[in-house]
Amino acid sequence: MKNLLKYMKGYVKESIIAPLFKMLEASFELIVPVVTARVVDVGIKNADKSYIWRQCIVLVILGIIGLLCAITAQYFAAKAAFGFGTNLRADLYKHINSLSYTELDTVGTPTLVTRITSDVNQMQTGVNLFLRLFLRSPFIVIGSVIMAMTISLKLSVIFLISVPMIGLVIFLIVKFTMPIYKKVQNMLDRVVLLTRENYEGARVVRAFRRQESEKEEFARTNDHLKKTQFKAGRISALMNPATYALANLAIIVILLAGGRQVDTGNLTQGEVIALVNYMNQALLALIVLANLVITVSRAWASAIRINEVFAVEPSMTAPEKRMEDSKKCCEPEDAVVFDHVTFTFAKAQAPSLSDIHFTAKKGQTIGVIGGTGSGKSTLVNLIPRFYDATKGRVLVDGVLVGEYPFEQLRGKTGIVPQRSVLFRGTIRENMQWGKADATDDEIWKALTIAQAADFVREKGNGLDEPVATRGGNFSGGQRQRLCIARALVKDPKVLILDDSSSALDFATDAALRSAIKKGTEGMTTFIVSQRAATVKGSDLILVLDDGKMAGIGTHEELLKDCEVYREICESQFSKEEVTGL
Ligand SMILES: Nc1ncnc2c1ncn2[C@@H]1O[C@H](COP(=O)(O)OP(=O)(O)OP(=O)(O)O)[C@@H](O)[C@H]1O
Repeated sequence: MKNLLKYMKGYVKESIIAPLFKMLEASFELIVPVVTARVVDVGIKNADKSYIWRQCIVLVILGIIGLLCAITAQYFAAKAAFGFGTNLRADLYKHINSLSYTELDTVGTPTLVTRITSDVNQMQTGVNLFLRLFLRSPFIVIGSVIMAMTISLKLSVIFLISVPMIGLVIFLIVKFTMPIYKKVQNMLDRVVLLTRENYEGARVVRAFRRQESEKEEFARTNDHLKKTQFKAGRISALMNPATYALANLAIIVILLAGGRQVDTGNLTQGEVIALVNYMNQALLALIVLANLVITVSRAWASAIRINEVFAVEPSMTAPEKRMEDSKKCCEPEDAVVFDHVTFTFAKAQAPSLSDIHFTAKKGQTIGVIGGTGSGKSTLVNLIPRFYDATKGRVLVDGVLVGEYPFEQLRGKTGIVPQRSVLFRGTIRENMQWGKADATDDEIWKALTIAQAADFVREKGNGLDEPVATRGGNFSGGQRQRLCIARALVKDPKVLILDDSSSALDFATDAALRSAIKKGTEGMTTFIVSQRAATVKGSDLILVLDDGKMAGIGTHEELLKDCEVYREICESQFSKEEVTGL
């Protein structure tokens, strides 16, 4: 298990000062009943007003010093806990970012979100409370018993019996509630998953009039969460009545036995009051200790969940050092080579790609066509190394993709994914994702090639036009074109358009392809599409069928030799069009 304590590094001083000051505060608290006893036994008994005033001032001073100690402890504990939380969150974020798609697919994004937010917060709260209370509470409990012993050894027996009994009740309650709290944390994962799916797919949910059923499903899950929390709450709710009943019983015994001792002159009235106060202090400290145990146990459960994420090793590593051009092993004209590549998703029964073999030359346009689920996206995802081939080799610019540092490889490749993703900000900010120092001229050039310049101009603010979250203020086709422009801004050697013109009309799609061909000299372009019209002008067309290469060649060659391709064309064009194409 990864040692999460290392995230306390840099906060050692705070982690020592906080509990020490809490101990100081506790020490002052333990003196209070003794002073109160003196007020009763000396001040009130002798009707000595000035003595009472002096003792009251002592009580106020004790209170102020205690308060200052508590504030100091609180400050340092919070500083250490927040520092710990920040370090842990940053490292977890970095680790999650180092994971490949394979691990992300397996672990699942919603649970990662809960772990980096709720679980880290839980741990932060645990550390905060632990630093403040792990010494203070036991110190007060033991201190109260010892102080009771110094007052009356006989009556301290009541403490020695009742305090462990209260402790036992608290222990049992914690024991039964802890597993339920662990369940609650897992249920929170499910609530996050549902919320996320619903909000991300809000339009689809509404379009399919699924609001009611989605609401019901959410309400069911939420209700389940509530019931589980109630269950834990009901058991926890026993804590105060049960412990207070025991403590009050002990106080009654103290008063009865103490009263007799006062009668016989073995105890003073003030000392009996002090004993009652110590019993209350011990009870409160035990309850606080129980809360500490609950919080720390929950933090522990969160630590286990966080460690599970840290335990997921990235299956892909990449060298740090940039790959020199001299190391290239293929023909200088080879832009992308797939050398008998097979790929199987983690936990999948069958490969999604089998024995894919082709070479894309520099400057060529490669069309990738095939039915839905035939492996088109999977194929192009291997080029920027989102996944690693299970068998065979993928080379970009003459070098195995695994030999590039990720940054260098992804600098060479520009991918426009099937789902257009834009980020909140301005158009310029979105365009500069690919190249941080891209000038306005470079951005406009990319927008022009992507057939996006006109509508950006029409928006009024030009490149400063705001982009809403996920690009919600643009149409589907506009979003696609902005995403294409963003990929073009970084001037990649290999441009991958993964079905990214599906929302465009045929004329815009054709204009886009022609502009890319003219405006990106030397760039190798992969065009993934289910439309034959989109890929037919490509220099080379790969036809995929159920993960296998059903054909490769130009449109004319494939029409002649590849049945799958011919079927696709026939299903999309009229017979005359196919023969005349
Ligand atoms: N993350 C994943 N885990 C497991 N299997 C997957 C994953 N992504 C895709 N697949 C499977 O791999 C196969 C190829 O999927 P891929 O997305 O490459 O198809 P595609 O040709 O791009 O389809 P479409 O045109 O519908 O986008 C499919 O059978 C799909 O179910």
